[in-house]
Amino acid sequence: NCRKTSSRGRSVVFCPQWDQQPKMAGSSVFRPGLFNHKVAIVTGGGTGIGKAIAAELLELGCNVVISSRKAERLEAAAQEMRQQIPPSSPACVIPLPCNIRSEDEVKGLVSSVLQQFGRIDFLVNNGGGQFSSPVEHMSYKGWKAVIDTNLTGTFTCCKEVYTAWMKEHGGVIVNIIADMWKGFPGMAHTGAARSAVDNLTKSLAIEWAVSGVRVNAVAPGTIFSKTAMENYKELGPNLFKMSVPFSPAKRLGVPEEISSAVCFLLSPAASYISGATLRIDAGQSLYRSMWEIPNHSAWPKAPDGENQEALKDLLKPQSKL
Ligand SMILES: CCCCCCCCC/C=C/C(=O)SCCNC(=O)CCNC(=O)[C@H](O)C(C)(C)COP(=O)(O)OP(=O)(O)OC[C@H]1O[C@@H](n2cnc3c(N)ncnc32)[C@H](O)[C@@H]1OP(=O)(O)O
Ligand SMILES: NC(=O)C1=CN([C@@H]2O[C@H](COP(=O)(O)OP(=O)(O)OC[C@H]3O[C@@H](n4cnc5c(N)ncnc54)[C@H](OP(=O)(O)O)[C@@H]3O)[C@@H](O)[C@H]2O)C=CC1
Repeated sequence: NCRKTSSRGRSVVFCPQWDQQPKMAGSSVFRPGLFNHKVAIVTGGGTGIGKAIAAELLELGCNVVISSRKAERLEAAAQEMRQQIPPSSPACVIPLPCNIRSEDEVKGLVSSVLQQFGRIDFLVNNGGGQFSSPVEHMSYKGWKAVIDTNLTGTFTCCKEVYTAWMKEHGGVIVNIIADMWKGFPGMAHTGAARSAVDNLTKSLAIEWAVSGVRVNAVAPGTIFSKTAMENYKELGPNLFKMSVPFSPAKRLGVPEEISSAVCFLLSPAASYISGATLRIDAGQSLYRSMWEIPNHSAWPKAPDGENQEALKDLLKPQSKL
Protein backbone atom coordinates (compact mmCIF):
# COMPACT_ATOMS: atom_id res chain seq x y z
CA ASN A 1 0.00 0.00 0.00
CA CYS A 2 2.02 2.93 -1.32
CA ARG A 3 -0.72 5.57 -1.62
CA LYS A 4 -1.02 8.00 1.30
CA THR A 5 -2.69 11.37 1.76
CA SER A 6 -0.39 14.33 2.30
CA SER A 7 -0.96 17.08 4.90
CA ARG A 8 -2.38 19.25 2.06
CA GLY A 9 -4.93 16.57 1.26
CA ARG A 10 -3.19 15.47 -1.94
CA SER A 11 -2.77 11.81 -2.71
CA VAL A 12 0.97 11.08 -2.88
CA VAL A 13 2.94 8.00 -3.73
CA PHE A 14 4.97 6.76 -0.80
CA CYS A 15 6.76 3.45 -0.76
CA PRO A 16 8.16 2.64 2.69
CA GLN A 17 10.72 0.32 1.06
CA TRP A 18 12.37 3.32 -0.60
CA ASP A 19 13.46 4.61 2.76
CA GLN A 20 14.68 1.29 4.01
CA GLN A 21 16.45 -0.27 1.05
CA PRO A 22 19.53 1.04 -0.73
CA LYS A 23 19.28 0.98 -4.54
CA MET A 24 20.18 -2.55 -5.60
CA ALA A 25 21.53 -3.67 -8.96
CA GLY A 26 18.44 -4.96 -10.74
CA SER A 27 16.00 -2.84 -8.79
CA SER A 28 14.56 0.22 -10.50
CA VAL A 29 13.59 3.40 -8.64
CA PHE A 30 10.84 3.95 -11.21
CA ARG A 31 7.21 2.91 -10.82
CA PRO A 32 6.55 -0.77 -11.63
CA GLY A 33 4.46 -1.05 -14.78
CA LEU A 34 5.72 2.31 -16.13
CA PHE A 35 6.51 0.72 -19.51
CA ASN A 36 3.86 -2.03 -19.59
CA HIS A 37 3.11 -3.09 -23.20
CA LYS A 38 5.83 -0.85 -24.67
CA VAL A 39 8.43 -2.36 -27.00
CA ALA A 40 12.14 -1.50 -26.94
CA ILE A 41 15.13 -2.45 -29.04
CA VAL A 42 18.41 -2.34 -27.11
CA THR A 43 21.46 -2.93 -29.29
CA GLY A 44 24.33 -4.54 -27.42
CA GLY A 45 21.62 -5.56 -24.94
CA GLY A 46 23.27 -8.83 -23.89
CA THR A 47 26.26 -7.43 -21.98
CA GLY A 48 27.40 -4.62 -19.70
CA ILE A 49 25.49 -1.35 -19.99
CA GLY A 50 23.01 -2.72 -22.55
CA LYS A 51 22.16 -5.67 -20.32
CA ALA A 52 21.47 -3.35 -17.38
CA ILE A 53 19.24 -1.17 -19.60
CA ALA A 54 17.35 -4.21 -20.88
CA ALA A 55 16.92 -5.59 -17.36
CA GLU A 56 15.59 -2.30 -15.97
CA LEU A 57 13.18 -1.88 -18.89
CA LEU A 58 11.93 -5.43 -18.32
CA GLU A 59 11.46 -4.74 -14.64
CA LEU A 60 9.28 -1.78 -15.64
CA GLY A 61 7.07 -4.00 -17.80
CA CYS A 62 8.58 -3.31 -21.23
CA ASN A 63 8.93 -5.94 -23.95
CA VAL A 64 12.61 -5.87 -24.82
CA VAL A 65 14.47 -7.04 -27.90
CA ILE A 66 18.17 -7.41 -27.19
CA SER A 67 20.33 -7.45 -30.26
CA SER A 68 24.01 -7.91 -31.10
CA ARG A 69 26.34 -10.08 -33.17
CA LYS A 70 27.07 -13.02 -30.87
CA ALA A 71 23.88 -15.12 -30.89
CA GLU A 72 24.90 -17.56 -28.14
CA ARG A 73 25.85 -14.88 -25.64
CA LEU A 74 22.66 -13.00 -26.47
CA GLU A 75 20.50 -16.11 -25.89
CA ALA A 76 22.22 -16.80 -22.55
CA ALA A 77 21.59 -13.21 -21.44
CA ALA A 78 17.92 -13.46 -22.43
CA GLN A 79 17.56 -16.72 -20.47
CA GLU A 80 19.12 -15.08 -17.42
CA MET A 81 16.82 -12.05 -17.66
CA ARG A 82 13.72 -14.25 -18.05
CA GLN A 83 14.39 -15.73 -14.61
CA GLN A 84 13.91 -12.25 -13.12
CA ILE A 85 10.52 -11.51 -14.71
CA PRO A 86 7.67 -12.09 -12.22
CA PRO A 87 4.85 -14.29 -13.58
CA SER A 88 2.39 -11.40 -13.23
CA SER A 89 4.44 -9.14 -15.55
CA PRO A 90 3.39 -8.68 -19.18
CA ALA A 91 7.06 -8.16 -20.14
CA CYS A 92 9.14 -10.48 -22.26
CA VAL A 93 12.67 -10.46 -23.64
CA ILE A 94 13.78 -11.88 -26.96
CA PRO A 95 17.26 -12.06 -28.46
CA LEU A 96 17.62 -11.17 -32.15
CA PRO A 97 21.12 -11.31 -33.64
CA CYS A 98 22.08 -8.32 -35.77
CA ASN A 99 25.34 -6.66 -36.78
CA ILE A 100 24.57 -2.94 -36.82
CA ARG A 101 27.30 -2.51 -39.44
CA SER A 102 25.05 -4.26 -41.97
CA GLU A 103 22.16 -2.22 -43.36
CA ASP A 104 20.38 -5.41 -44.44
CA GLU A 105 20.66 -6.94 -40.98
CA VAL A 106 19.29 -3.78 -39.35
CA LYS A 107 16.35 -3.75 -41.80
CA GLY A 108 15.77 -7.43 -40.94
CA LEU A 109 15.86 -6.68 -37.20
CA VAL A 110 13.34 -3.87 -37.46
CA SER A 111 10.92 -5.86 -39.60
CA SER A 112 11.18 -8.91 -37.27
CA VAL A 113 10.37 -6.75 -34.25
CA LEU A 114 7.38 -5.22 -36.03
CA GLN A 115 6.21 -8.66 -37.11
CA GLN A 116 6.44 -10.04 -33.57
CA PHE A 117 5.27 -7.06 -31.52
CA GLY A 118 3.53 -4.71 -33.97
CA ARG A 119 5.24 -1.58 -32.57
CA ILE A 120 8.59 -0.06 -31.54
CA ASP A 121 8.34 2.58 -28.81
CA PHE A 122 11.98 2.85 -27.80
CA LEU A 123 15.35 2.46 -29.50
CA VAL A 124 18.52 2.43 -27.39
CA ASN A 125 21.64 2.61 -29.57
CA ASN A 126 24.11 1.10 -27.15
CA GLY A 127 25.94 -1.50 -29.26
CA GLY A 128 29.46 -0.41 -30.10
CA GLY A 129 32.99 -0.07 -28.90
CA GLN A 130 36.59 0.39 -29.95
CA PHE A 131 40.17 -0.61 -29.29
CA SER A 132 42.86 1.62 -27.82
CA SER A 133 45.61 2.85 -30.13
CA PRO A 134 47.33 6.13 -30.93
CA VAL A 135 46.29 7.37 -34.38
CA GLU A 136 49.73 6.83 -35.90
CA HIS A 137 49.37 3.07 -35.31
CA MET A 138 45.73 2.83 -36.32
CA SER A 139 45.05 1.01 -39.60
CA TYR A 140 42.50 2.31 -42.09
CA LYS A 141 40.53 -0.90 -41.49
CA GLY A 142 40.56 -0.38 -37.71
CA TRP A 143 39.43 3.25 -38.05
CA LYS A 144 36.66 2.21 -40.43
CA ALA A 145 35.49 -0.64 -38.17
CA VAL A 146 34.96 1.80 -35.31
CA ILE A 147 33.30 4.52 -37.42
CA ASP A 148 31.06 1.97 -39.19
CA THR A 149 29.97 0.53 -35.86
CA ASN A 150 29.47 3.57 -33.67
CA LEU A 151 28.48 6.27 -36.15
CA THR A 152 27.07 4.54 -39.21
CA GLY A 153 25.50 1.75 -37.12
CA THR A 154 23.67 4.32 -35.02
CA PHE A 155 22.55 6.22 -38.12
CA THR A 156 21.23 3.02 -39.72
CA CYS A 157 19.30 1.90 -36.62
CA CYS A 158 17.77 5.36 -36.14
CA LYS A 159 16.78 5.67 -39.79
CA GLU A 160 15.25 2.19 -40.10
CA VAL A 161 13.25 2.45 -36.86
CA TYR A 162 12.04 5.92 -37.83
CA THR A 163 10.97 5.12 -41.39
CA ALA A 164 9.41 1.78 -40.48
CA TRP A 165 7.54 2.91 -37.35
CA MET A 166 8.32 6.10 -35.45
CA LYS A 167 7.62 8.49 -38.32
CA GLU A 168 3.91 7.61 -38.11
CA HIS A 169 3.64 6.67 -34.43
CA GLY A 170 6.26 8.61 -32.48
CA GLY A 171 8.77 7.12 -30.08
CA VAL A 172 11.93 7.81 -28.12
CA ILE A 173 15.56 7.21 -29.07
CA VAL A 174 18.57 7.26 -26.73
CA ASN A 175 22.09 7.11 -28.16
CA ILE A 176 24.92 5.98 -25.90
CA ILE A 177 28.07 7.96 -26.65
CA ALA A 178 31.19 8.55 -24.51
CA ASP A 179 33.31 11.05 -22.61
CA MET A 180 34.94 12.63 -25.68
CA TRP A 181 34.47 16.25 -24.62
CA LYS A 182 38.20 16.96 -24.49
CA GLY A 183 38.94 14.86 -27.58
CA PHE A 184 39.73 11.18 -26.97
CA PRO A 185 43.51 10.73 -27.27
CA GLY A 186 44.29 7.01 -27.40
CA MET A 187 40.86 6.30 -28.88
CA ALA A 188 40.50 9.05 -31.49
CA HIS A 189 38.31 6.92 -33.77
CA THR A 190 35.64 6.49 -31.14
CA GLY A 191 35.97 10.13 -30.04
CA ALA A 192 35.24 11.25 -33.59
CA ALA A 193 32.35 8.80 -33.99
CA ARG A 194 30.71 9.66 -30.65
CA SER A 195 31.09 13.38 -31.20
CA ALA A 196 29.36 12.88 -34.54
CA VAL A 197 26.55 10.95 -32.83
CA ASP A 198 26.19 13.81 -30.33
CA ASN A 199 25.60 16.10 -33.32
CA LEU A 200 23.39 13.58 -35.12
CA THR A 201 21.24 13.43 -31.97
CA LYS A 202 20.60 17.17 -32.23
CA SER A 203 19.80 17.06 -35.96
CA LEU A 204 17.36 14.18 -35.51
CA ALA A 205 15.71 15.86 -32.52
CA ILE A 206 14.77 18.72 -34.85
CA GLU A 207 14.01 16.76 -38.04
CA TRP A 208 11.83 14.23 -36.22
CA ALA A 209 10.07 16.57 -33.78
CA VAL A 210 7.25 16.70 -36.33
CA SER A 211 6.63 13.00 -35.66
CA GLY A 212 6.70 13.42 -31.89
CA VAL A 213 9.99 11.55 -31.70
CA ARG A 214 12.37 12.59 -28.92
CA VAL A 215 16.06 11.89 -29.48
CA ASN A 216 18.64 12.24 -26.71
CA ALA A 217 22.10 10.94 -25.88
CA VAL A 218 23.83 9.69 -22.77
CA ALA A 219 27.59 10.12 -22.38
CA PRO A 220 28.96 7.68 -19.78
CA GLY A 221 32.23 8.16 -17.96
CA THR A 222 34.28 5.05 -17.23
CA ILE A 223 31.81 2.29 -16.48
CA PHE A 224 33.05 -1.05 -15.26
CA SER A 225 31.71 -4.38 -16.45
CA LYS A 226 33.55 -7.64 -17.07
CA THR A 227 32.77 -7.58 -20.78
CA ALA A 228 33.93 -3.98 -21.22
CA MET A 229 37.20 -4.87 -19.47
CA GLU A 230 37.69 -8.09 -21.46
CA ASN A 231 37.41 -6.16 -24.73
CA TYR A 232 40.86 -4.69 -24.02
CA LYS A 233 42.37 -8.16 -23.45
CA GLU A 234 45.42 -8.10 -21.17
CA LEU A 235 45.38 -4.27 -21.03
CA GLY A 236 41.82 -4.26 -19.67
CA PRO A 237 42.32 -4.67 -15.91
CA ASN A 238 44.98 -1.96 -15.80
CA LEU A 239 43.06 0.42 -18.05
CA PHE A 240 40.07 0.32 -15.71
CA LYS A 241 42.15 0.41 -12.50
CA MET A 242 44.19 3.34 -13.83
CA SER A 243 40.98 5.24 -14.56
CA VAL A 244 39.84 5.42 -10.92
CA PRO A 245 41.81 8.55 -9.86
CA PHE A 246 40.48 10.40 -12.91
CA SER A 247 36.94 10.21 -11.62
CA PRO A 248 35.94 12.93 -9.15
CA ALA A 249 33.94 10.15 -7.48
CA LYS A 250 37.19 8.18 -6.95
CA ARG A 251 35.38 5.09 -8.10
CA LEU A 252 34.21 3.75 -11.44
CA GLY A 253 30.58 3.76 -12.48
CA VAL A 254 28.54 0.58 -12.99
CA PRO A 255 26.01 -0.15 -15.75
CA GLU A 256 23.05 0.25 -13.39
CA GLU A 257 24.02 3.92 -13.02
CA ILE A 258 23.53 4.37 -16.76
CA SER A 259 20.32 2.34 -17.08
CA SER A 260 18.37 4.51 -14.65
CA ALA A 261 19.20 7.63 -16.68
CA VAL A 262 18.22 5.90 -19.91
CA CYS A 263 14.88 4.83 -18.38
CA PHE A 264 14.32 8.42 -17.26
CA LEU A 265 14.97 9.75 -20.79
CA LEU A 266 12.61 7.13 -22.25
CA SER A 267 9.90 7.91 -19.71
CA PRO A 268 7.14 10.56 -19.71
CA ALA A 269 9.18 12.33 -17.00
CA ALA A 270 11.40 13.48 -19.89
CA SER A 271 8.52 14.52 -22.17
CA TYR A 272 10.04 17.98 -22.80
CA ILE A 273 13.63 16.77 -23.28
CA SER A 274 14.97 16.32 -26.79
CA GLY A 275 18.33 16.98 -28.46
CA ALA A 276 20.08 16.80 -25.09
CA THR A 277 23.14 14.84 -24.06
CA LEU A 278 23.29 13.79 -20.44
CA ARG A 279 26.80 13.22 -19.08
CA ILE A 280 26.83 10.42 -16.54
CA ASP A 281 30.41 10.60 -15.41
CA ALA A 282 30.52 12.03 -11.88
CA GLY A 283 32.12 15.14 -13.39
CA GLN A 284 34.97 13.18 -15.05
CA SER A 285 34.66 15.18 -18.27
CA LEU A 286 35.28 18.42 -16.33
CA TYR A 287 38.35 17.00 -14.63
CA ARG A 288 41.83 15.76 -15.62
CA SER A 289 42.74 14.03 -18.87
CA MET A 290 44.29 10.56 -18.61
CA TRP A 291 46.60 11.30 -21.52
CA GLU A 292 50.11 12.12 -20.29
CA ILE A 293 52.25 14.47 -22.39
CA PRO A 294 55.94 13.90 -21.60
CA ASN A 295 58.20 16.93 -21.20
CA HIS A 296 59.52 18.05 -24.58
CA SER A 297 61.02 21.02 -26.37
CA ALA A 298 59.36 20.41 -29.72
CA TRP A 299 56.87 23.27 -29.54
CA PRO A 300 57.37 26.36 -31.77
CA LYS A 301 59.19 29.13 -29.93
CA ALA A 302 57.14 32.08 -28.61
CA PRO A 303 57.64 35.49 -30.32
CA ASP A 304 60.61 37.50 -28.97
CA GLY A 305 59.84 40.61 -26.95
CA GLU A 306 59.54 41.96 -23.43
CA ASN A 307 57.01 39.35 -22.32
CA GLN A 308 59.13 36.49 -23.56
CA GLU A 309 62.18 37.97 -21.77
CA ALA A 310 60.20 38.34 -18.53
CA LEU A 311 58.97 34.78 -18.86
CA LYS A 312 62.52 33.50 -19.33
CA ASP A 313 63.53 35.36 -16.14
CA LEU A 314 60.60 33.85 -14.27
CA LEU A 315 61.60 30.35 -15.28
CA LYS A 316 65.30 30.75 -14.39
CA PRO A 317 66.10 28.42 -11.47
CA GLN A 318 67.10 31.39 -9.19
CA SER A 319 64.29 33.72 -10.32
CA LYS A 320 63.55 36.56 -7.85
CA LEU A 321 60.14 37.32 -9.45
C1 LIG B 1 44.05 5.08 -23.90
C2 LIG B 1 42.71 5.62 -23.48
C3 LIG B 1 42.43 5.38 -22.03
C4 LIG B 1 40.96 5.31 -21.73
C5 LIG B 1 40.71 4.30 -20.67
C6 LIG B 1 39.31 4.22 -20.22
C7 LIG B 1 38.46 3.35 -21.09
C8 LIG B 1 37.10 3.44 -20.62
C9 LIG B 1 36.16 3.81 -21.71
C10 LIG B 1 35.50 2.58 -22.16
C11 LIG B 1 34.79 2.64 -23.20
C12 LIG B 1 34.11 1.46 -23.73
O1 LIG B 1 33.50 1.59 -24.72
S1 LIG B 1 34.20 -0.09 -23.00
C13 LIG B 1 33.31 -1.15 -24.07
C14 LIG B 1 34.20 -1.84 -24.97
N1 LIG B 1 33.49 -2.87 -25.76
C15 LIG B 1 33.71 -3.02 -27.01
O2 LIG B 1 34.51 -2.30 -27.60
C16 LIG B 1 32.96 -4.14 -27.69
C17 LIG B 1 32.88 -4.06 -29.17
N2 LIG B 1 34.17 -3.84 -29.84
C18 LIG B 1 34.55 -4.45 -30.97
O3 LIG B 1 33.86 -5.32 -31.47
C19 LIG B 1 35.87 -4.05 -31.56
O4 LIG B 1 36.60 -3.31 -30.62
C20 LIG B 1 35.70 -3.23 -32.88
C21 LIG B 1 37.05 -2.71 -33.32
C22 LIG B 1 34.73 -2.07 -32.71
C23 LIG B 1 35.17 -4.16 -33.99
O5 LIG B 1 36.03 -5.27 -34.11
P1 LIG B 1 35.82 -6.39 -35.24
O6 LIG B 1 36.83 -7.43 -34.97
O7 LIG B 1 34.41 -6.79 -35.29
O8 LIG B 1 36.06 -5.59 -36.56
P2 LIG B 1 36.76 -6.01 -37.95
O9 LIG B 1 35.94 -5.50 -39.05
O10 LIG B 1 37.11 -7.46 -37.94
O11 LIG B 1 38.07 -5.10 -37.95
C24 LIG B 1 38.88 -5.15 -36.93
C25 LIG B 1 40.06 -4.25 -37.28
O12 LIG B 1 40.18 -3.29 -36.24
C26 LIG B 1 41.54 -3.15 -35.87
N3 LIG B 1 41.69 -3.59 -34.50
C27 LIG B 1 40.82 -4.29 -33.77
N4 LIG B 1 41.29 -4.50 -32.53
C28 LIG B 1 42.51 -3.92 -32.49
C29 LIG B 1 43.49 -3.76 -31.48
N5 LIG B 1 43.33 -4.25 -30.27
N6 LIG B 1 44.61 -3.05 -31.79
C30 LIG B 1 44.78 -2.53 -33.02
N7 LIG B 1 43.87 -2.65 -34.00
C31 LIG B 1 42.75 -3.34 -33.76
C32 LIG B 1 42.34 -4.00 -36.85
O13 LIG B 1 42.69 -3.21 -37.94
C33 LIG B 1 41.35 -5.05 -37.26
O14 LIG B 1 41.62 -5.63 -38.50
P3 LIG B 1 42.61 -6.91 -38.65
O15 LIG B 1 43.96 -6.42 -38.27
O16 LIG B 1 42.50 -7.32 -40.07
O17 LIG B 1 42.06 -7.94 -37.69
N1 LIG C 1 32.11 0.95 -20.32
C1 LIG C 1 32.46 2.20 -20.50
O1 LIG C 1 33.25 2.77 -19.73
C2 LIG C 1 31.87 2.98 -21.60
C3 LIG C 1 31.11 2.39 -22.60
N2 LIG C 1 30.62 3.15 -23.61
C4 LIG C 1 29.82 2.56 -24.68
O2 LIG C 1 28.68 1.97 -24.14
C5 LIG C 1 28.27 0.88 -24.98
C6 LIG C 1 28.15 -0.39 -24.16
O3 LIG C 1 29.45 -0.73 -23.68
P1 LIG C 1 29.73 -1.68 -22.45
O4 LIG C 1 28.49 -2.31 -22.00
O5 LIG C 1 30.56 -0.96 -21.51
O6 LIG C 1 30.68 -2.76 -23.13
P2 LIG C 1 30.38 -4.19 -23.76
O7 LIG C 1 31.61 -4.57 -24.48
O8 LIG C 1 29.84 -5.07 -22.72
O9 LIG C 1 29.19 -3.91 -24.77
C7 LIG C 1 29.32 -3.65 -26.13
C8 LIG C 1 28.12 -4.29 -26.79
O10 LIG C 1 28.02 -3.86 -28.13
C9 LIG C 1 27.72 -4.97 -28.95
N3 LIG C 1 28.23 -4.70 -30.29
C10 LIG C 1 29.49 -4.37 -30.64
N4 LIG C 1 29.59 -4.24 -31.97
C11 LIG C 1 28.36 -4.50 -32.46
C12 LIG C 1 27.83 -4.56 -33.77
N5 LIG C 1 28.59 -4.33 -34.84
N6 LIG C 1 26.51 -4.85 -33.92
C13 LIG C 1 25.73 -5.08 -32.85
N7 LIG C 1 26.18 -5.07 -31.60
C14 LIG C 1 27.48 -4.78 -31.40
C15 LIG C 1 28.42 -6.13 -28.27
O11 LIG C 1 27.84 -7.39 -28.56
P3 LIG C 1 28.41 -8.40 -29.69
O12 LIG C 1 29.87 -8.52 -29.48
O13 LIG C 1 27.61 -9.65 -29.47
O14 LIG C 1 28.07 -7.76 -31.01
C16 LIG C 1 28.21 -5.80 -26.81
O15 LIG C 1 27.01 -6.35 -26.35
C17 LIG C 1 29.30 0.78 -26.09
O16 LIG C 1 28.90 1.53 -27.19
C18 LIG C 1 30.49 1.42 -25.42
O17 LIG C 1 31.47 1.80 -26.31
C19 LIG C 1 30.80 4.50 -23.67
C20 LIG C 1 31.54 5.12 -22.70
C21 LIG C 1 32.14 4.41 -21.61
